[in-house]
Amino acid sequence: MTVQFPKGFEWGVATASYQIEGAVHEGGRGESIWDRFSHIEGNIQNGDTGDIACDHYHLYKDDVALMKELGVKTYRFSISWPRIFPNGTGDVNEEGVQFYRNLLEALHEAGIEPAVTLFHWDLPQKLQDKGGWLNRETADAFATYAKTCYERFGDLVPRWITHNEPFVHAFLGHYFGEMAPGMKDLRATLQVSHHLLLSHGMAVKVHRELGLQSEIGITYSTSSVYPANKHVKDKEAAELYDGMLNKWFFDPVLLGSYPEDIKSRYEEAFPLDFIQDGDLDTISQRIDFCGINYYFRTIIAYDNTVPFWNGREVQKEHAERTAMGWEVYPDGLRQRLLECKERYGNLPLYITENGCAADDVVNEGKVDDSFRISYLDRHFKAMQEAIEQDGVNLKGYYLWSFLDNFEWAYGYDKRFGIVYVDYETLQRVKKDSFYWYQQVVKENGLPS
Ligand SMILES: OC[C@@H]1[C@@H](O)[C@H](O)[C@@H](O)c2nc(CNc3ccccc3)cn21
Repeated sequence: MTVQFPKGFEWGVATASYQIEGAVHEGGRGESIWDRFSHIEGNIQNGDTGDIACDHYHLYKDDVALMKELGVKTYRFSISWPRIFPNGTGDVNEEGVQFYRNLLEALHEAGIEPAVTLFHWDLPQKLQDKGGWLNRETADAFATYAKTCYERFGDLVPRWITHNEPFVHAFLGHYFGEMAPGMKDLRATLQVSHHLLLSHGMAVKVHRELGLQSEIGITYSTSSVYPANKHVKDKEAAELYDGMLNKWFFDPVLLGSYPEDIKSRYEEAFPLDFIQDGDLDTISQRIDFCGINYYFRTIIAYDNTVPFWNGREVQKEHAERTAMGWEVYPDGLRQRLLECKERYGNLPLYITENGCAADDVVNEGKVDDSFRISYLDRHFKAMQEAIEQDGVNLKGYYLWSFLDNFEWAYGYDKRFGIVYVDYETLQRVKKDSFYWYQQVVKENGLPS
């Protein structure tokens, strides 16, 4: 008995501009905060940068041909804001527009439907120089950038995603400091997260005003959060951590308010005076779907040395882990999908990222990545249970990632692709998981 998905379930693959394009000084592109951050010594493993990456900017036609061979219905990628507006605002860079029109036309020719992410962290440096997302005017600039993209590409884009993972950009970029722009300030982080959500709402509003037929949503990093054990303190800490990680970003968009438990703790330390009247109405504009990026679960133990959410992540001993050290926990995906349905209603969901890093090697032109196949197989079974047994309105899946690519602070050591990239030659090598996923797409299900 195979594991079958509903008719019309959309199978896809995903990438992001800074992670695959390269050509950072070509085609009129302006500097992004990731160009600046990756060139600061010590920020990226091995001193890697996205200067060349997979050179997708020059090799996109070959990559689209590989996607066509794979047989996917849809492809999620992001537009590099500084390719469209080199200075963040002002004059449009026509070469940048042309690159994405060429890519979109190649996808159309190949019968692959694009899902375009407007912001996957590569903010124009010129905007960062004016405060970046700390500056409320960046939200206005984002709305103008979004409107320009709708106008220039809307005829070829059926699905828009405003932001990729506001939690990660806000917290890892402005509190933990391990991502661009490398700040370490919680109040700034909350201001950034608010302006990211505000810009999302502004971009949705413009999309509706243009009367576009396409659909629009947002993509969240998310994890199912579990208490380390049954003590009430651990349960409370897990609740607060879930508030910090999930509810703080999902609730404003889907419920029109911030979660009170964590909000009141933040307000004990500083006023959230960057939240202005009407902002939550803008943020909670109706959206057509919600994107879920799931990779692992999170286990939280009470720790009162951690401010605000009083909890720290703990690792399950002897757990199976990916090359990122992330626990393989497919049930957490089913759990998180059910939580979303129960808290937010049954709006359409897409898994906009899921996959794993593995220590892939090429051997006689092949890559045996059976670990990745096993990871994906188990997560697909969890998805199918969520649909068939929990009634979750899951419409599709984007595998992270199509290509091995620049894995942010980890550089090129961490390989997530179903296509191997030799960074010396830029040659692409289809991994075993490519052929396995090709069969899943063809059969719309798994051999049991
Ligand atoms: O690390 C793999 C990918 C990365 O390459 C993508 O650009 C990014 O969208 C991405 N997000 C996650 C998940 N991050 C996450 C962080 C904290 C809690 C839950 C998820 C993994 N990935």
